[in-house]
Amino acid sequence: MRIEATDVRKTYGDVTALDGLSLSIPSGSTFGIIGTNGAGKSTLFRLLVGHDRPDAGTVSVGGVDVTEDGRQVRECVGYLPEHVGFPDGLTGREVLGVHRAIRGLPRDGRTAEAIERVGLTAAEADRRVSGYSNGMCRRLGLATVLLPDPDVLILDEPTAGLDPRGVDEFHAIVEGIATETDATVVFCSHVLGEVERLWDRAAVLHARRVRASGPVDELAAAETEGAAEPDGDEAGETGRDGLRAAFREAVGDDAARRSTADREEVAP
Ligand SMILES: Nc1ncnc2c1ncn2[C@@H]1O[C@H](COP(=O)(O)OP(=O)(O)OP(=O)(O)O)[C@@H](O)[C@H]1O
Repeated sequence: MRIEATDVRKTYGDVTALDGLSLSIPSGSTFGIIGTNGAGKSTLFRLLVGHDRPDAGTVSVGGVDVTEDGRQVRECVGYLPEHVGFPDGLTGREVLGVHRAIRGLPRDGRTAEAIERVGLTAAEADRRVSGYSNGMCRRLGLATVLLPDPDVLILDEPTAGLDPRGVDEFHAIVEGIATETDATVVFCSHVLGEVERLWDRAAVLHARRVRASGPVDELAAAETEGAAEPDGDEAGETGRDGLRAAFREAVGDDAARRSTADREEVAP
C-alpha cells in the first residue's frame, strides 16, 4: 500500500515537530526514515496510523485519508511503537492471545505462525515475559503486529538497545517478512548501517521536514565516497549529492562517520 504525506504540519504547544513535510512511500517498498533525536520520526509515525492528527496537510495510506477514516487504516497497518510494555504475569503466547482476541481475529494458527516468524521458540513463547530479554521483547512486539497480516508495517526504532547480533537477527526477520509478503515496511533509525542493510529507499528527516529521499544505494554509496556540498533544500526525490548532504546535515559529520562504521560492525 502506498503512503503519502503532503505538506504536513504538527505542533505540540509551542513545539513545532513537523512543518511542511511531504513524503511518498511506494507500495511494497522497505522504506527507512533516518533522523536525529527529536527530528519528528515518532510524530510522523503516529500521524500515519491516526494516533494523532496533523494541524495542516494530509496523510493517506492506500488512498485512504487517515484523518477521515483512521479505523480503516489501522486495520491494515501494523504499528510497533518505540516503547512497548507487556503484563509481567503473562507468557509470550498469552500476550499474543490477548492481542488476537482484542482484534477479534480467529483462532486459526496465526499465533503460532507469528511466533515462528519472529524466531521465538515454542519454549520461549511459553515463558513469562517478565523473564524476557530486550531482544525477545522486541520479537514479541513484532509478533503482536504481525497477527492480522498487515499490508503495512511501521516499526519505530525496533532495534534500539539491541547488541549487534540482536540487530542482525532482527534485520533478518524483517527481511524475511519483506521478501515473503507484499507488505510495505517503514522503519526508522539513527544509524546509516541499518539503512543500507535493510531498506530499498530512505528519507532523511531534518529541520521538521523531509530533507531528501531516494534509493538507499545512492545514499549509502555517497556516504562511503567522501564529502559533498548540499545541492539545495527541496524535499522529495533527489540525487546522490542531495542525499549525502542531507544525511550529513541532519546527523553531523562525526555521527555520519560513526554511522558508516556501525554498518561495518553489524555486517554479517
Ligand atoms: N506529546 C508531545 N508533547 C510535546 N512535545 C512533543 C510530543 N511528542 C513529540 N514532541 C516534540 O516533538 C519533536 C519531535 O519528537 P519525536 O518524538 O517525533 O522525534 P523523534 O525523531 O522520534 O525522536 P527520537 O529519535 O528521540 O525518538 C520533539 O521536539 C519532541 O520534544
